[in-house]
Amino acid sequence: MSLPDSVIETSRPVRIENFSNHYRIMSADSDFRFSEEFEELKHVGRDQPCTFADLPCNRPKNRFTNILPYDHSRFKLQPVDDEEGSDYINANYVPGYNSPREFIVTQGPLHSTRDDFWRMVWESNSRAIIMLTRCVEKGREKCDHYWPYDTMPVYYGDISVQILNESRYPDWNVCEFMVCRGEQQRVVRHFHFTTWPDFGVPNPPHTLVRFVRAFRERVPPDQRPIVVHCSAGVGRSGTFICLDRILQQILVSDYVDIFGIVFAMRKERVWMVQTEQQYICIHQCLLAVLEGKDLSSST
Ligand SMILES: CCc1ccc(NS(=O)(=O)O)cc1
Repeated sequence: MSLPDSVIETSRPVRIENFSNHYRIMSADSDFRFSEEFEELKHVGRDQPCTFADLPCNRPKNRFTNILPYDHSRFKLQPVDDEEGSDYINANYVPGYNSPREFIVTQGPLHSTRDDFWRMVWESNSRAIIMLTRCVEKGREKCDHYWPYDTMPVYYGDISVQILNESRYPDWNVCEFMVCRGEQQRVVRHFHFTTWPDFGVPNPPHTLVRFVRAFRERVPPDQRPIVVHCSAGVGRSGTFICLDRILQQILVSDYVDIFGIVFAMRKERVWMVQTEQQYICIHQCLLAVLEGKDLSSST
């Protein structure tokens, strides 16, 4: 039987100066205490309704039938005339270090929802997209290729996207898009991590630290919301956001609360940080940073 969120604790802060010892205790006996702690998060948020996601007109817009956005935190597109479901996209606002709605977390667009995805980017005034999956992994489609293959502009609904430039690195690519709607035009940056296996962790884990730093070198804390997606928009997306938060928090605080961050994210979107391995990876990334490994992005 799951306890209501009000009964279980919602945070477990750890003093940064004790973090190395904390990791040693949690990982002992084959990660026994990490397993216990991650299990405490299992039911967080799960009592919240997803009625709009479940409407017959919206069901085809969900990549996975069991990954649905909670009504209370879902991103609403501007409705189109009286078209039922035209405000729906599988996406939720998720808190970050800088704002309670710093991120919009979404599934990898389907071919049939990629126009909605660009509408969300435009209508939210987002200037950065974080992509944490490849389009195809092990022969399975994980995400539509929702941006142009070359420098010719492509229309997605009434929004045009054109690649301005692209920088390629061993584990990620950074693109700048010119995005236009009517007479307005904006530059949107696309940060694509290309070596993170689904349900797994980056290898080595601290590659993710370098990616977060490469992102933050180009996107300041006041530029929000930031669109983040993987394939389902829960495991890898939640892991990325949690690491982004703690890398900012440790600059100004004596404590870090990974449990509390994941708890708060799961109140807004299901399964954020999906696997125990991802939960442990966040701790390993922080350990690497605190041990002073040179983790600059160098990009
Ligand atoms: C079962 C649905 C599902 C598929 C893929 C993922 N992984 S991901 O959220 O990291 O893309 C999570 C859940």
